[in-house]
Amino acid sequence: MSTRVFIDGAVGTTGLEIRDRLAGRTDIEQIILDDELRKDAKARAEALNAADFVILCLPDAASREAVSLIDNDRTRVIDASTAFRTTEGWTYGFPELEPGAADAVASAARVSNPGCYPTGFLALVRPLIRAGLIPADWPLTVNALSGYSGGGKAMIADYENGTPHSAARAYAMALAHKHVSEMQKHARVEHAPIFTPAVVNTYRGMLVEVPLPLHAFPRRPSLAACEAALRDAYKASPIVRVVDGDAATVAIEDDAGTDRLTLRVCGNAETGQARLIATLDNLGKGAAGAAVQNLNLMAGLDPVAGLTL
Ligand SMILES: NC(=O)C1=CN([C@@H]2O[C@H](COP(=O)(O)OP(=O)(O)OC[C@H]3O[C@@H](n4cnc5c(N)ncnc54)[C@H](OP(=O)(O)O)[C@@H]3O)[C@@H](O)[C@H]2O)C=CC1
Ligand SMILES: CC(=O)N[C@@H](CCC(=O)OP(=O)(O)O)C(=O)O
Repeated sequence: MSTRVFIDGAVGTTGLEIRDRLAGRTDIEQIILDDELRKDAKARAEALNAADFVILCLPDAASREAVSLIDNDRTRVIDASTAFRTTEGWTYGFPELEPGAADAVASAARVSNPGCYPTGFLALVRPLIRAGLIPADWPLTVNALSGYSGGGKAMIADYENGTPHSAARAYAMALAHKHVSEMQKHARVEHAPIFTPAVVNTYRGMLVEVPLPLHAFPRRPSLAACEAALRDAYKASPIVRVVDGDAATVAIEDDAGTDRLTLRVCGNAETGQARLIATLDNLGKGAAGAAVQNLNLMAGLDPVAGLTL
């Protein structure tokens, strides 16, 4: 018998990407609402309760509403929004992040998908913090670039309205972006990271960078030690890959159009200054790819079915 899946928000940017990834799969049956019913609370409630799994691709408030409409204890939820990423009782849907995390996701009833930027940041720093190479009380900085599809339908419409747009635009200037608490909590660090995102004039893709003065840390780890810790952390993953840090340049497009997450430890081995760099697709491992990966795990299906690696 196939698994019944309802995507709430199925015609949004993330929802459509998930639909594409699930299309044609014989192990999944999708519940699809007609366009005139897709925001109808009664029709949504019926679909939410008929599904084995629901994937919420909605603004935060609509996600909270959707969860409140589920009145059975069988339907399991994957939420792509920011609503539940730091909420007790929800499992953080990043199977590679901690030992045992994949098992926790596989058995969870409520899974919150990581944010797109936190996916890159956490993948880079969490294994190094866990290994004691980065002190947990270090004030971290994360600089990041995103394609404009990261802002959903509204930002896409803005960028594609025929008027000129800047090549790159820094935002979140007040250092209070919604991803900061998620990054701090799941990295398990004492201080909120300084997060400096910018949106660039390309549809999809992300480049997330954490600069580190390794020479100032108590253990003075080498670049090689950091790379080895990352390689060890992700050695079993078909999705998160660690590549050599000797590239002359790294592009935001490197993993666009895929569900991969690529990590590099670049920098200057003599001075002990490092640039940890992650590339991913905000709509891939940053959203839809992560949701499909979590669905596969939760439903006991082929772990990489529907993913582009
Ligand atoms: N874009 C990205 O790269 C990422 C997005 N996310 C998260 O995923 C979620 C969805 O984002 P995204 O796809 O970009 O957003 P979009 O704005 O592209 O899509 C959201 C969809 O939800 C629909 N919607 C809004 N309110 C309701 C409601 N009450 N009932 C039913 N449907 C509703 C919208 O309808 P309508 O079409 O009528 O506007 C739209 O189709 C957000 O929480 C976002 O934070 C997470 C990671 C990355
Ligand atoms: C370019 C851009 O605007 N990106 C969005 C982040 C993407 C998003 O809203 O998704 P999640 O929070 O669910 O990851 C932002 O900075 O708010």
